[in-house]
Formats: sequence, C-alpha cells, structure tokens
Amino acid sequence: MALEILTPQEMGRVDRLAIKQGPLSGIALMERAGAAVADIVFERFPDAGRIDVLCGPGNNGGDGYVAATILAASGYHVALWTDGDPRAGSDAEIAARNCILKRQPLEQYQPLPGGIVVDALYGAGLERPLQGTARAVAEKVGAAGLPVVAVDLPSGLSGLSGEALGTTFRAAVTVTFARKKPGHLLYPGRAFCGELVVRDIGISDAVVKEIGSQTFENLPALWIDDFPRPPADTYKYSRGHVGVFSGGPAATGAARLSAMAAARSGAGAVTLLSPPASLAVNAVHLTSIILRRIDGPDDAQAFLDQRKPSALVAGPGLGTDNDMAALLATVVQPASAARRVVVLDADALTIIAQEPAKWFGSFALDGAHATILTPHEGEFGRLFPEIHADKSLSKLEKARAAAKSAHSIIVYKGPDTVIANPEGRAAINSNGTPLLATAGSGDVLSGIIAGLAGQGMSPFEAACAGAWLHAEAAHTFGPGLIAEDLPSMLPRVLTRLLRQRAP
Ligand SMILES: NC(=O)C1=CN([C@@H]2O[C@H](COP(=O)(O)OP(=O)(O)OC[C@H]3O[C@@H](n4cnc5c(N)ncnc54)[C@H](O)[C@@H]3O)[C@@H](O)[C@H]2O)[C@@H](O)CC1
Ligand SMILES: Nc1ncnc2c1ncn2[C@@H]1O[C@H](COP(=O)(O)OP(=O)(O)O)[C@@H](O)[C@H]1O
Ligand SMILES: [K+]
Repeated sequence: MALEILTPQEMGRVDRLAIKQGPLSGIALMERAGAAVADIVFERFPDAGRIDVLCGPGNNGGDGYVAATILAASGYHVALWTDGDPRAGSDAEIAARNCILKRQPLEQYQPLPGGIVVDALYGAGLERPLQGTARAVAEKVGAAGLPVVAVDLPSGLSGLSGEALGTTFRAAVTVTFARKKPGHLLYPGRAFCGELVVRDIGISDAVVKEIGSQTFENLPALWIDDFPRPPADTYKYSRGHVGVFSGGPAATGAARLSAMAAARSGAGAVTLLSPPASLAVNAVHLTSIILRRIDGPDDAQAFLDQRKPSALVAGPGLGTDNDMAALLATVVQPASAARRVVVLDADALTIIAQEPAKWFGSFALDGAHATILTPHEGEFGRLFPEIHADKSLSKLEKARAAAKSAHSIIVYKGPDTVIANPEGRAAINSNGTPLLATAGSGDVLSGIIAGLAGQGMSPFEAACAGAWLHAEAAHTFGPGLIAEDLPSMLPRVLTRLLRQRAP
C-alpha cells in the first residue's frame, strides 16, 4: 500500500519526472488515467442511461476526452461538453484530437434525469474558485442531484487543503492517480470526494520517492515495523511503565480512562498518580492499575526518581489551578531532559496556553522531542492562535507549523486527525469515525499513545499508531460506543493487527 500523500504541486513534479524518465509519455499517462475513469464508470454505473462528460481546458479535461471516447466505444450514450479548447501543445490537445465525439459548448449543458456526470473540468491545476459557466454547471449538477464521477478531484476543491474554493462538485466517486492528495483526506474535501479510488497509471514508486514527500496516510505500514513486540524475557517494568496524573475528586474518570487505555495498549505497568483527596474514589474504581498518592510536586518528583516511568500522561481531568500548573512544571521539565515521553492533553493544554512560549521553550531541551500535545480544534486555537487563524494554511500545514513552534509532536485531532513532528514529517489519519465524538474518547487516545511510547515505540510512530488504533477500536465496537468501551476493544484490534503482520 502506497503511503505517500502528494500535494498537487508535488504530483505535477512527479508527472513531469515520470514523463522525462519514460517509458510512458504524457499522452500515454493520460490514456491510462482516462481508461481508469471509464473503468470506474463501468463498475459503479453499468446501467447509466446517459453519461455527460464535462471537459475543462487543462489536462484534467484531457482525461475526460479519453474517458468519453472509451465509454462511447463501449456503447454508452455519451455527450461531451467542453469549456474552452485545450491548450495548444498540451497532452489534452492530443486527447481531444483523438476523440471522435462531437464537442458541445458547456454553457448549453442541462442535467438530465437518469444520467451520470463525469467531472473533468479542473483537477490538480485549479488555482481559483470556479467562475462563469463552470460554476453555473456545478450548481446545476448539485441541484439536480446527479451522480458525479470526479476525475482526480471534484472541480472547485483545493487538492492542497481540502477546502472548497467556492462552488464545488460533490462526487459519488473520485478517481485519482498514483497517490492521494491532502485534499482527498482533509475535511471538507474528503466528504466532497465520496468514495475515493486511487489508480496506478504506470508512475513508478521510485519516481514518487524521488520527490521526497514528507506526508503520509496513517496506515499500519507507516509504523508497524516499530510496533512494540516484547521479548520473551521481559518483565512488567521493562515492558513500559506509564504514569497518569489524576485530578481532584470531582473529575477522576478521565485519568482512569487514560490509564486503562495505556494498560490495554501493552504497557507492563500503569500507575495512577492521585492527589490525596481523590485517593478513595480512584481506589474504588481500580484493580490492575497501581494507585499512588501524590501530594504536590515533591511527591511527583520522588515517583519519577524512584520508579523512572517511561511515559507520562498529564491533562485528562487534571484541573487548571495553580497547584496543577506547578505539578505540570515539575513533570514536564525533567521528563524532557530524561527523554521520557510526556503526553499532554486537555487541562494541561489549557495551562500551557496561558504562557505558551515558556512551555514550548522547555520542550525544546536537547531536541529530544519527547513531548506529544494532543489538542482538539478549540485547544489548538488557544495554543497556537496565529497559526490557527492563518487562512492560507491547511490543517496539515497548521499541524506542521505548530509542531515546529512548540518543539513537540502535535496530534491535531478531529475527523481528519493530523500528526506532525518538528522536522516536518506528518501523517493524516483516514480511519476516523463520528462514533469517536463522545465524551472521554480523547482521554483514551492520550493513554494509548503513552502506552505505546512507554514500550519504546518512537514518539511520532506511537502517536500515529495511537490515532489509528483508537479509531479501529471505535469501528470494532460500533454504535452505542462510549469512551469506557474503547480500551476493552483494543485486544481485538491488536490481535487482528499483529496476526496480519506475523511473519
Ligand atoms: N500528463 C500529465 O501531466 C497528466 C495529467 N493528468 C491530469 O492532469 C490534471 C492536471 O492538469 P493541469 O495542470 O493542466 O490542470 P487542470 O486541468 O486542473 O487546470 C487547467 C488550467 O486551468 C487554469 N485554471 C485553474 N483554475 C481555474 C479556474 N478556476 N478557472 C479557469 N481556469 C483555471 C490553470 O491555468 C490550469 O493550469 C490532473 O488533475 C490529472 O487529471 C493525468 O492525465 C495524468 C497525466
Ligand atoms: N466526527 C469525528 N470523526 C472522527 N473522530 C472524531 C470525531 N469527533 C471527534 N473525534 C475524535 O475523538 C476524540 C475526541 O477527543 P476530545 O475532543 O479531546 O474529547 P474528550 O475531551 O471528551 O476526551 C479525538 O481523538 C478526535 O479525533
Ligand atoms: K475534476
């Protein structure tokens, strides 16, 4: 499974490099792209009464001319509608010349019931919102509710950011070539694409590699080689010891969810570090999780010195008062220096947002990158107000900029969670489910990540694996899910994952 995600600009470079290196010429690639589109129409809409192919002036339109030719030759009733002539000397011009169908002006197109639309107006080259005829047609097709097969990207959508630049086609199926683009996975783009199909058109992996993309789809192949596999002679503390900080008596559940998730992710020991006032309620609810009384920063320090946990979680249900800020300071500074992984979520992020520069400076210690911040949208906005407000940046670029400025790994949560590290490596999660929009599910995620990193998985890989496992656990449980259910789904998810990958 190819993991690289290419920006439209990188894809353009890949196309040019592939053509330069051969053996396939530009028109040969276009013929394969158009054939892939026709294939999808055959597969998904075998009974289409009529196919309207809408072609723009660029190479996206070129794919449309090829698809129209193949579909017409296969006996479909195909009508071809064009918005301007292909650029002179382009591959699209050759494709148009080879297409025997009559060209009709796009402004005369009217949606007809029972038909399907092939949208080949604009793809990777879209630079500005659809205007004039193209925009009017996108509106008409949307209003008519006809099924749309989008070539490369629904026209009107930014392949870079997933934002609708203006009016946008809404596809039932999108056929893209060689690799996904960020706009296919980032919302709202993902929703505009409908089903996404990636087709090989003969561009080699080596050519893609040469471009050196630093963005990946978050699939197991990205991190499975680093996934913890305890040796036979391990024992509980060497299998990873995670410390989770509990808050006051009114909000202890969040930290327990995190602790359970760390344990279910395979950490050999998990200690819940509880203020005296919460000891009783935590004790009532814990069995395998170790409970330790922590009365302020000195106690926390003593735990770190004695037990040397390999990962910590602070934030879920922590509270934001001055005592907690002082505790956090103790935990974070020496932890970074010790290359211990610290996952900061929820209330810890609120504390940090009061003085971000001070905290981010402390995360920078000797470039260990041992800090993982897991903000949701609101927390991201409070931590990184300028990056968040920058409309020129996609979610992917925002996560990258935040990771760099905070000297941390950022897990920018949501339906399209992005994980980024300060060096610019990033992954977009693609298995999210709205089932995860339930109170406490973020607490579970921070625990899974700490559980994996605590077992020695590299922090970026642990964050990626955590986001993937979290969503798989939700899918496995299904409707009715509440956060408590997620840790108990992990054994099944892990069994499937590790069985698949067994040698
Ligand atoms: N040989 C190749 O380079 C291949 C290209 N392929 C196709 O080529 C597409 C990219 O082709 P292009 O780079 O020609 O780009 P497009 O066909 O997406 O856009 C064409 C041109 O229209 C202009 N334009 C952009 N936005 C506009 C707007 N809103 N209104 C009016 N004009 C606008 C731009 O100058 C742009 O170069 C891909 O999406 C893919 O479908 C595939 O056929 C594979 C091979
Ligand atoms: N619509 C959605 N689709 C997919 N994942 C979602 C969606 N909404 C929330 N999530 C995920 O659920 C988790 C919620 O975390 P968070 O907002 O911190 O919740 P809480 O504070 O209640 O624990 C995150 O991992 C987020 O990515
Ligand atoms: K298109």
